[in-house]
Parts: sequence; C-alpha cells; structure tokens
Amino acid sequence: MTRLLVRDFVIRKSYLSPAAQAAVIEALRPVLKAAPPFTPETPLGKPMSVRMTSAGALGWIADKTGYRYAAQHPKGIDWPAIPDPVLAIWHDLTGLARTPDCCLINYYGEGARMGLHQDKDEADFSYPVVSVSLGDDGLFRIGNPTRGGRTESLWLNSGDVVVMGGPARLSYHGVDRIRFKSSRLLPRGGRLNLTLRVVE
Ligand SMILES: O=C(O)CCC(=O)C(=O)O
Ligand SMILES: [Fe+2]
Repeated sequence: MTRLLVRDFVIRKSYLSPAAQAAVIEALRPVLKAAPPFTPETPLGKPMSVRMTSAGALGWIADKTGYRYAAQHPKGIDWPAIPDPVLAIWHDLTGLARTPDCCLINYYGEGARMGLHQDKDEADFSYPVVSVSLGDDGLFRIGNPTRGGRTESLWLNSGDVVVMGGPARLSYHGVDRIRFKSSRLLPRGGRLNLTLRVVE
C-alpha cells in the first residue's frame, strides 16, 4: 500500500484489498438495482460516455439545463443510502465525523472517458473529494487549479483511492481511457469510480 503525492492529489495505491473490493461491489449491487445508471447529457445536448448514478441524500445529474445536485434520480427515485463499506473509506481517509451527502457512481464501459474538469458544484471546497477506483485500469490525468498548462498522467488500478483536498481540491482532472477487461472484478468488464462529496 503506497501513498503517492502528485500535484497535491494523494494517491493511495491498493488501499482496498481484493476482498475489500469485492465487498464494496457486493454492497453496490442493490444500489445499482434501485437507482440504475443513466447516460447524462451535457448542457449542449451531447451524451456523456460515462454512465452515472448516485447514492446518498443528493445525486449529481447533468442535462440540458446544466450540472447540479438533485434529491432524486431522473426517473423520480430517491437515491439509495451510501453503503457502509464505502462510508468507512471516507471516514478513514478524511478523519472527518461528517458523512458525505453524495456518492457519485461512474461506470466506464469500453471506450468511455471523462474530459478534464474541476469538481466545483459543491458549496464548501474545504471538504475533500475521495475517489475510489474499482475494476478496469483507468488513465487518470491531473492538471492545474486553473485551465491549461502541463498535465501529468498515471494509471489508477482497482482498489486505488485518490483524495483531492487542500490545494488540489479545485484542480483539473479527467480520465483519458480505460483498459477494457484488464480486471476481473466486474464480470462484464468496465471501470467503476465512486466519488464521495460533501455537497452542502
Ligand atoms: O473516474 C475518475 O477517476 C474520476 C471521476 C471524476 O473526476 C468525477 O466524477 O468528477
Ligand atoms: Fe471530477
């Protein structure tokens, strides 16, 4: 279990053992059933390649009116609770008593990616974002607190956890590509990423 620091992003390699990864997947199963991942649309009407859903009091959604947190899934379903093994990661790595309002669940199928962006729809940037990688490897790109400039990339593997806090909280980041079927955690392949956030 190594800890890397890349531009103030804390990267905990192999934070979750294979057994712990399997336990998180098991705990996510009912969540994905209750609130099925959907394809968000950017405000320009373009479908995103990543499919998304959420757990927690609030979920992140995107559609023609913009990006925002909402109390319900687009199909009018309440978001399921954030599973305990996921909350445990948050509390262990942040040391905070406060629980996150949102666990955004991103599913990257073959060919999916996420462009460079900042996470800035939350009210208080003093809280970190904790990001858990499960399944196929993802090529994570780290930029700067402002748009442009040089970037650095590294592969995130299943069980790695990234903490974006402090000076990195508003840094640009994205996922260029995944190595489809590089992991056997998800029987049908793909990458699941969980981001835990305090929203309000
Ligand atoms: O998939 C990842 O590793 C990053 C996801 C992300 O940046 C986000 O959901 O805002
Ligand atoms: Fe992000």
